[in-house]
Amino acid sequence: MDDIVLETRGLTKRYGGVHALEDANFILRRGEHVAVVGDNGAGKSTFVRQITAVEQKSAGQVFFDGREVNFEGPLQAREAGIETVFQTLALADDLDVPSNLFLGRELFKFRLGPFSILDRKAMRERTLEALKTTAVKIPNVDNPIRNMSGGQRQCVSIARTAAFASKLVIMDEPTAALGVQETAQVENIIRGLKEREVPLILISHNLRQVFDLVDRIVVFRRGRIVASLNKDETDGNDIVSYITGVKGADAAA
Ligand SMILES: Nc1ncnc2c1ncn2[C@@H]1O[C@H](COP(=O)(O)OP(=O)(O)OP(=O)(O)O)[C@@H](O)[C@H]1O
Repeated sequence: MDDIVLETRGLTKRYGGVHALEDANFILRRGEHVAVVGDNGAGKSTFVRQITAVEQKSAGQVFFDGREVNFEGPLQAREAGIETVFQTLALADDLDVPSNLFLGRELFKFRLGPFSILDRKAMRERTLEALKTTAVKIPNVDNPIRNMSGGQRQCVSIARTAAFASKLVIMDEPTAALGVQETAQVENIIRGLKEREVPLILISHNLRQVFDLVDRIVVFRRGRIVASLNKDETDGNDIVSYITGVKGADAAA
């Protein structure tokens, strides 16, 4: 039990009559990188949203860092040490990169009741450090996020996640909208997390990426976990069979 970072027991989410997630039993161990795969609508994002309390689960239990948790919302999950990158980017358009990195956890020079002075210099320095360790290249961090490409925005979002990662990182399709170079950057950030032994749940449709990056692959089909396989004991055809429910399905199909 000691090396378990996250466990879900019987995690279930229903939207009216839609059984989006049924009885998910899942374990993530320290330092482990796990991919969550499955067809569109299989329940992957729903699973993550229940863990991070973006929504409230219909049934089941979540254990994190050695205790049962019932987060009231995503902020509580983040405070507990779960950092998440979602498909829809949560960045403030009018702010520059440091302000976005430190959004909600600003550094202050001085703070007394309603009076406070932000420590912009320290935030800028820490941002440059974070971007350096995560190998993300942003031409000018002082520009508002609004002027950046989708890929650069995604990299800022991921750098933020990686820079503050403490206990668990969750990425939902982090490279879905990225070009080749930006995808490679994000994959390097993920490798960096592995070296630092930060556990990861990676939702991805890209099986090449999954086999490159993770230790274990968990397959969802129609709201249920149908397989949990060590990467070295499976292959693309096997995973596609679990995803589709068709035995002998071809990975190239
Ligand atoms: N807010 C909601 N209200 C009603 N149904 C929903 C809601 N969110 C998700 N669903 C349904 O729950 C099921 C699982 O959706 P979910 O988004 O978790 O799938 P997914 O595996 O993440 O898919 P994708 O790969 O397309 O992102 C789908 O049938 C979806 O239509």
